[in-house]
Amino acid sequence: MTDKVVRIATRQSPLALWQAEYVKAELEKFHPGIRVELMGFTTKGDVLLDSPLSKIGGKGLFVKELEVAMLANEADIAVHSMKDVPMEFPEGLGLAVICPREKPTDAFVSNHYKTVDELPQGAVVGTSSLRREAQLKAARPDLQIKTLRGNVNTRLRKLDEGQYDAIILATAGLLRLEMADRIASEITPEESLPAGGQGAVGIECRSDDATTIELLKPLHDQQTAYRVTAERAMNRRLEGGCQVPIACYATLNEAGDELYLRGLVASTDGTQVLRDELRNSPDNAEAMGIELAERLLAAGADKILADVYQQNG
Ligand SMILES: NCc1[nH]cc(CCC(=O)O)c1CC(=O)O
Repeated sequence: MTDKVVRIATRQSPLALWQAEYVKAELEKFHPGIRVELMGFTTKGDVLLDSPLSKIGGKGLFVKELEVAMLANEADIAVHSMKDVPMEFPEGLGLAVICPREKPTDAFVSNHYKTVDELPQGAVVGTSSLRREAQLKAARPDLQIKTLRGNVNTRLRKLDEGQYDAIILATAGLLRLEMADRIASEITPEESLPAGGQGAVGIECRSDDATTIELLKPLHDQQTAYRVTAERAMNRRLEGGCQVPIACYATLNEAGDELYLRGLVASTDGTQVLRDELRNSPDNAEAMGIELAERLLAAGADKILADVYQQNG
């Protein structure tokens, strides 16, 4: 039993609320009697819904307001999709735990077609992720990629209105919102390598809040942490987030003693795609991410990314 109140700062999109409610339920499960409150915030990323993410740029578009609240002691924790969390945390805040990962893949969503291969010549596909765009264009240069923003429900509505032949969304988001029936097919990591951290939920809190950190401990999943650590280390070394055509994905073997990390850097038009991979002990997760990034940079990723950053101002 504990009389501690944990205040969760959360965005108010259905997916953000699902994640906050999930953490609330887990905390209540592990600590009977605990009080957990949700506090809703609106972030810059929620307001600027019509601009392509790559243009409004700025890392941490979805997390800054939540961090301000925690630093002001108006909230205790923030629950994030690890894909959207910047590599560096503000002074005084840090990632306390990483929860078990949902499926990390991208999902192909369409009312008429089952797979990317089935799409007719010149079909219109909705996504605002340069990572997804680059990999789609590499496989199918004929496809037209059209911007798609908004929360999951908005994106599905735009598909249903006929603005797109298909859209690409994270499988994890659809599963969490109980919309598995909208997934026409899951795109394999070979076809579209996921974004670092995709499908994983992390919890941020004040670094000196020992009470909260202790309460969060049972929510941690070390296997997910190894995988996401390697992925984020690669992203950090490449200075990329969700808004550049960088993909990385790590898996652990069954014995849990070998981490397999794959990375990709592409030009947005998909004409250049660099891939590399590494296998090593999960204890070296961080070093693996850095090494893979350096190998990609040496193979020409530095030039590709410089061009992308220039295009996006
Ligand atoms: N960029 C927005 C975002 N951040 C996390 C998810 C999905 C859930 C997750 O990856 O945990 C999504 C939506 C999407 O990419 O379709």
